[in-house]
Amino acid sequence: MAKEPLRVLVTGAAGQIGYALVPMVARGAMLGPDQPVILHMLDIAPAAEALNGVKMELVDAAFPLLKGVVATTDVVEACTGVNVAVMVGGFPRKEGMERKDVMSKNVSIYKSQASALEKHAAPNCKVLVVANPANTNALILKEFAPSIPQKNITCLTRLDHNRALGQVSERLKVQVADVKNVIIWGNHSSTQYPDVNHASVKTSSGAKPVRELVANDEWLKGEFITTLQQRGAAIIKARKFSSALSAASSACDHIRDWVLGTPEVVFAYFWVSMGVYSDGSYHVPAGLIYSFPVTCKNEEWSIVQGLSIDEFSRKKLDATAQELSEEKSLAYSCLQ
Ligand SMILES: NC(=O)c1ccc[n+]([C@@H]2O[C@H](COP(=O)([O-])OP(=O)(O)OC[C@H]3O[C@@H](n4cnc5c(N)ncnc54)[C@H](O)[C@@H]3O)[C@@H](O)[C@H]2O)c1
Ligand SMILES: O=C(O)C[C@H](O)C(=O)O
Repeated sequence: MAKEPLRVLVTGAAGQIGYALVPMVARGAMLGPDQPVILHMLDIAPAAEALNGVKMELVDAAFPLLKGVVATTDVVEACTGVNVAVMVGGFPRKEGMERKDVMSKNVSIYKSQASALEKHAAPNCKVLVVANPANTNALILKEFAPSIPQKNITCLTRLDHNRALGQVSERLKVQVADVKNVIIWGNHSSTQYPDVNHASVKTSSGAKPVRELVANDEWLKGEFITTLQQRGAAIIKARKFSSALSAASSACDHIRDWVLGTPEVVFAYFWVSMGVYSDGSYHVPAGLIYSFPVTCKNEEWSIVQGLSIDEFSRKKLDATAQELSEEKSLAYSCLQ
């Protein structure tokens, strides 16, 4: 029997990521090839004409899974009945700006959209915040939507995770699909800690640790980390816009794995990175939205427990937590 359509909200849908993301959702890349969808697209009044153009293109593309499109500048109409909310709308970072510069513009947007989601979204709506500062926007959304379960509010660090897989694959000249279990810890910012201590590569003679195959600690502790920490800025420098196709694709990966589950591997783990509400695991302060390694089953994520953290990693985990605590204070001061 055909499945009932699920409603997917994309805010900022007339923007760059929105334009890359909505066709992916309509093709089944987010919720699966047999899951019909109704797209809810929100943007602000100055972008209404462009938003309508996106709607026209969605109709023209004749996606079989797409059962309806709501294109609106009304936040209540946009949020009504949505099962998944991908929060892309906001003020983007421009060349030379740090995330903190866009904080005050974005926290007020996330505060008001939190209330609309809380009142009008479907029960158990899953929320993914993409707009920067992503972790802190998600935290603000959580604080101002207290009736949405905190486990349902997440932020995107899957792009960083996928970038780490890409860097390892390029370095070792192996298929990206054969690399697994990198971790992004912390903030989606230049303090994030990409960690390969538990990562492996599938080879003809079994799984081998990335650290052993790379055999170059200087690169792993230096250039590998800084390349990832600066990748978003490098793309802005090259394109004059922030990453869009990779962000959209990673947003689909994030929701797909959350809803449909991460692969189950006998006697082993297969995890992904998600920005989730910290419960104090790995001595990360509770109450931050922090990127952890997670597995997903039955539409719920769980933080992978018991991984060893060496001294080098400990400092990196603490530094990015410290930045998030500072962002949290700054966000609250912007709200006063
Ligand atoms: N987490 C990540 O991995 C990641 C990666 C890339 C980009 N980003 C962030 O995603 C965000 C979007 O990037 P983009 O390149 O699509 O930017 P963009 O400027 O092209 O699009 C943003 C859209 O949001 C709309 N908007 C502004 N205020 C809004 C509001 N209150 N409600 C609804 N829509 C609103 C704008 O009109 C615009 O259409 C930025 O904050 C960017 O920094 C995050
Ligand atoms: O928009 C940005 O600041 C960069 C973006 O978050 C990215 O990682 O590509």
